[in-house]
Amino acid sequence: MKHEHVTNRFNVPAMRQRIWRLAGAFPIAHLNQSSRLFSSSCTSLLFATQPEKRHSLPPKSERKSRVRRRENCKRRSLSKEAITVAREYARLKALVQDLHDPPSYLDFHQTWIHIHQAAYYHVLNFRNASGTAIATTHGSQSKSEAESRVGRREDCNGRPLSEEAIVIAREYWEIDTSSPAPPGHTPYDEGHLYQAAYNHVLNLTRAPGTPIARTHQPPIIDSPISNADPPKKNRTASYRHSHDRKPRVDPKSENHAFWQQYYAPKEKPLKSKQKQSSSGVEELPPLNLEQEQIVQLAERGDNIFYTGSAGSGKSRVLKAIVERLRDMGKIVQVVAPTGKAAFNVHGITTWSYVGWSPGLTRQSIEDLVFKSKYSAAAKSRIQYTDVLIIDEISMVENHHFERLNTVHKSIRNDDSPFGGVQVIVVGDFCQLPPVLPFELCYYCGSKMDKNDSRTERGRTYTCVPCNATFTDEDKWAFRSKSWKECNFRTMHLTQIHRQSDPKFVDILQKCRIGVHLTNQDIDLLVNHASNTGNATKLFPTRSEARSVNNREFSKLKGKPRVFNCIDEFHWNRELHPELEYLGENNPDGTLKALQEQVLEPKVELEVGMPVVLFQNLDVAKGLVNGSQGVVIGFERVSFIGFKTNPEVTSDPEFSSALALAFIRGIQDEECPVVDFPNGVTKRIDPIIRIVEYGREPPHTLLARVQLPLGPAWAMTIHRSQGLTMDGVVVDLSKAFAMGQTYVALSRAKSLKGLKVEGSPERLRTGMGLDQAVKDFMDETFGDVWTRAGSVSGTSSVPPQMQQAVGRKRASSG
Ligand SMILES: Nc1ncnc2c1ncn2[C@@H]1O[C@H](COP(=O)(O)OP(=O)(O)OP(=O)(O)O)[C@@H](O)[C@H]1O
Repeated sequence: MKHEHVTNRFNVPAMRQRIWRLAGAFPIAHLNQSSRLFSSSCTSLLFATQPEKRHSLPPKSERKSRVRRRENCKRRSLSKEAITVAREYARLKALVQDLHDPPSYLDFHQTWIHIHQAAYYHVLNFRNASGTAIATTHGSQSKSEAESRVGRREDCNGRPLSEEAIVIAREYWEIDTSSPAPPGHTPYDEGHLYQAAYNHVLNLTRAPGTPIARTHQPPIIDSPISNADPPKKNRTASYRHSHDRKPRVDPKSENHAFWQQYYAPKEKPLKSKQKQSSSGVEELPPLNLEQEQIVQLAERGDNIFYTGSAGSGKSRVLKAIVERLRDMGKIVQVVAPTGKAAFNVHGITTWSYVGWSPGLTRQSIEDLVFKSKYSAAAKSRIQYTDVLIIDEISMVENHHFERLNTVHKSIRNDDSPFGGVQVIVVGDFCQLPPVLPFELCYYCGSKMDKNDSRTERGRTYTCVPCNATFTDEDKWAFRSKSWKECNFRTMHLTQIHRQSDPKFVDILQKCRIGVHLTNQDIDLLVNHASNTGNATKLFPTRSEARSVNNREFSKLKGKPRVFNCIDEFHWNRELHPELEYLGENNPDGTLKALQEQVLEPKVELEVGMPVVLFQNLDVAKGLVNGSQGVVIGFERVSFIGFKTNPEVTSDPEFSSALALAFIRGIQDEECPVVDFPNGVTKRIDPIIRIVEYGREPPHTLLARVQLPLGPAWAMTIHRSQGLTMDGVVVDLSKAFAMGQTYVALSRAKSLKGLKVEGSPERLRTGMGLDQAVKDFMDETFGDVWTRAGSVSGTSSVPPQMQQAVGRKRASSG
């Protein structure tokens, strides 16, 4: 059988049949490799499935000649790696052609992994390759980083990944390259990857890094395959979207079951907001009418603000919008102000999206825009985005919304709102407000003066250099100029899905719109039968959560390991003489200026202890600020290849030196290994939080190195926003922010899963609702928002309550 012969004839079905027959005739010992090789050959013919693309592939002689000339189609020189891959590919093909001389297994396996990796690196464009170099440093990128890129659907330059690239990346993960004998690997995965690598090597696709030329579909196999090893059974759950490729099979054919098995989803641990069908695929509930309307508006390309009570399905709608718009071929980016919120909707934080780290906002807007332009990933991400979805908009501060708008306009060179990107904002302004509003001035980046003597419009914030003053009421995104510019179409969801008990929903709605609870309401909340055995406790303040955690910790019997932080003051005395005060210490040696740091001065850990993460380690995998897990052991940290994840700083060596000093100082140089409920087990290494001071670089730096962990018997209400919890114990005695009562109570799915502790007085008065939010909601939705909150179509807001809202509004002027 000569390959050219078949290629010329292009009788692919006949060829396939022949290959499978031959595979079936082979001794079983050779079957695995042979069938894969056959399939590879078969797949290589599959550009016949897209005949129009056939012409873009140069003849074999031309391809060979390119390798000899060591240059690609653009006359750029091919890397050594590229040449090797091309030759290996050719060798594999030659082997396939000679059925009587099957390759030694080892040989084959080496080549196989090599090519796979090349394809994989191409897919994620690890080396910023513009067509020539293939990454030679295999393993230089962590899998989690790769997964996160695929999750974000972008390559290392922030350019969108093609569907094909995403599929290839996922196929690569499916293949267990560590196994010496890979029985059952899907032959088409391999053929597919080989070709991707090969095309890349010779730059046949002329792709500047992203799209891969062809979409090789698994073929319809119409000959018996009973002798062949079954392909790998499981696929990832996320694989099953309408736009994902599925085998084109005749359901009546006897191979139908075979392919079904091939594409059956893999069991995946449940995420907080997922439901799982018996097949293991994330099964989202169907949209109701009001939800569908929002999705349709999004399809029309409008800028949209949609909102609704907690549990009305805002996140559900968001996922539907993402899927529909991506199906339309649009590049959709989902962002949220916190890592936890971003994870819930498979997005990234607003900070990462534009290439900033939170510590770096001490810079003027011009400097920040420059930073985004300087970051190739952030720049092209912004350039390519068609639709930007911002979740948890209530926590996005006025100035941050402005910053996002400005950076889009500048990078896209387009003065229309967000540089012409379609903007969809989601969230509930009756829930949590922005944390620490107006910390830093939008214009110059300096720290703003906070005036605590409250005026009628709340606290004031002043930037002295810019002579700009803002009040508490201005903190919301809807008070920004950019909000007006966006000219949003607005929608309010009215039906609640998280809870089904109308009485409980009524109480929650009262909390939402700032109406005082009656004695009966409070009695029901405090004195109902509940089942909250091991439930997490939610507190308004960090100190309350900390004290419960300390108490529970003291009950443990084992010997804890202690991790003390390292604080460092790196003072640029010449440029910033006025900053000397930042070097003041506490009695325990920690820096006073880092008192509010989220990283604890001292972390004590024991095996079996529940812990919470304080840092977004890997949003795609769900290792985000607020993720909870259990310590299962301690593992030595190797200095070889040790990488920490410092915040971006002008002085990276400073960060690495500190991280290493920390590790050298801990017991046995071991860090904790944590098991997370989503199935991920990870050693948690120290991180570095750096704050830069002083306008001009080199900056004065304040840094803390510590494990991003703390005990998890209790958490703050802020951390719980967006979660649906089976059991929750709430103590609101010290509630300080509007929306805390509502957010805390509405995490529970039912009264049975809710226990209220502490003073019920706070429940009576609640925290009310910010007047600016009330006015905004009235202006935008009339009385719809006060009447919303029905369970299964029944209005759940009794008339007396609606009157109460009316009265309150009247009295507040
Ligand atoms: N149309 C629907 N039918 C049935 N269940 C639904 C529907 N829409 C959403 N849900 C379910 O209701 C629950 C709450 O949905 P979701 O998390 O999307 O609400 P949310 O408005 O984003 O809440 P929060 O404001 O607290 O973040 C989820 O379990 C979700 O699966």
